[in-house]
Parts: sequence; structure tokens; C-alpha cells
Amino acid sequence: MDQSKEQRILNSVSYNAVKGDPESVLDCIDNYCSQKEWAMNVGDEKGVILDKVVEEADPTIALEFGTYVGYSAIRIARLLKPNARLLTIEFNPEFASIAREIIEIAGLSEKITIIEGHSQDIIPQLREKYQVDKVDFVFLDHWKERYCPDTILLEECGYLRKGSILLADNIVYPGAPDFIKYIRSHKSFDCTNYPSHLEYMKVEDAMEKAVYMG
Ligand SMILES: Nc1ncnc2c1ncn2CCOCCNC(=O)c1cc(-c2ccc(F)cc2)cc(O)c1O
Ligand SMILES: [Mg+2]
Repeated sequence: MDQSKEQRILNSVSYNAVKGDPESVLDCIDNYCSQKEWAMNVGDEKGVILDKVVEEADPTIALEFGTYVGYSAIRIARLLKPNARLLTIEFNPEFASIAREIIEIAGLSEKITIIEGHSQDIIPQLREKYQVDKVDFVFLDHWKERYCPDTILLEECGYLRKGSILLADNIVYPGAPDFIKYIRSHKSFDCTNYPSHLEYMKVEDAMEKAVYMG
């Protein structure tokens, strides 16, 4: 059975990255995906925007939708303070298991919990099953048509507090028009757009930051 692209990315990280060094894991994935096979990691250009917003949020509890192979989970978790943690939700079991191995190589397994399932099923369980009260930072990078309903669900479940920061990938490409329409017209969100490019391509893309005003 042929290996998947995601398995080949893991092989490259396992062979080339320095164990316990998150930066070397990120560099390895970016090099592989820009030189060998494109893959849907947030990448190094939008990754700098993600870094800046995570540093601004300085979250104790961070949440991510769409783990994929763990690139953005490592990007986020490497910036977290000692007792902070990241919960990342992935519905594809193969991606989740590859991400677990790549996160282990980065030495960040203690800070990151991968939860397998669909975002809409997991969100209501976060309080009871994962002891989440409020979420300080949310990175939306899963199915683009789930950004809007899941943001509404997070608010309805009471996980957002004054100052909670949402950051959404792929606002231009593939695009999340219903999310943008909703979030920019909602009085409780203060939005900022960050123009950038699709990972590893010259195609235009953007990220959107939305601060919950309570
Ligand atoms: N827990 C959950 N609950 C629900 N759904 C879930 C989930 N976990 C995962 N999923 C499923 C979706 O996960 C991946 C979503 N990401 C993308 O689709 C994506 C696509 C491109 C892209 C593709 C092709 C091009 F030509 C150009 C660009 C670029 C990106 O940066 C992307 O992020
Ligand atoms: Mg993305």
C-alpha cells in the first residue's frame, strides 16, 4: 500500500528534525512542503502572523480546529507559558495519529492534547470532558464552512470571555465568506484583516482576527 503524503511528511521530520526542537520540526515541514509536496499547513508566512497573535493573546487555554499534521499546533504550543495548554481537534484519525508523532518529535506532547472528532460534537464536551471554562485563543483552520457555526457554538456554550481572541486561516483562499459576513457585522467582535499568501504559493490569502468584546 503506498504511503500517504502525510506519512511522507512524518518520515522527513523523523529523519531530518532535531528531536525536542520545535523550530527544526517547523523548518523541516516548511522545506518539505515548499520543495517536495504542497500540503495545507498554515506555513511560514502566515505562521508569523499566527505567532504575533498568539503572543498578543498569551493564552492559558488555546483551542485549534483542524490539526492536520500538527504544524500550527507546534507553532502555537512553542509560545505558550509553562502551565498553558493547547487543545486541538482533528476528525481524520490518520492525520491525528501522524500529528501525535510529529508533536512528540517536537517535544510538545505535554502541552498539546489532540482530540479526535468533529468540531461541532467536541465543542459541547470541552467543559465536562476537558475541564475547559473559558478559551483565551482559538485558531480556526478546519472546514471553511464550519468556521461560522462553530464560532456561534463557542459563544452559545459560554467559552468566550471579554478579550478572547479568534484567528481564522484562509479568509481569501479557499475562503470563508459566511464567517466573514457574520463576524464583521456582529457587535461583540472587533475584527482585523491580515493580508498574506496561501502557504508555499504566490496565491493571495488572508487571516482574520476577531476579539470578543463580551
Ligand atoms: N475537527 C474537525 N471538525 C470538522 N472538520 C474538520 C476537523 N478537522 C479537520 N476537518 C476537516 C478539514 O480539515 C482541513 C481544512 N483545511 C483546508 O481545507 C485547507 C485547504 C487549503 C487549500 C486546499 C486546496 C487548494 F488548492 C488550496 C488551498 C488550504 C488551507 O490552509 C486549509 O486549511
Ligand atoms: Mg489553512
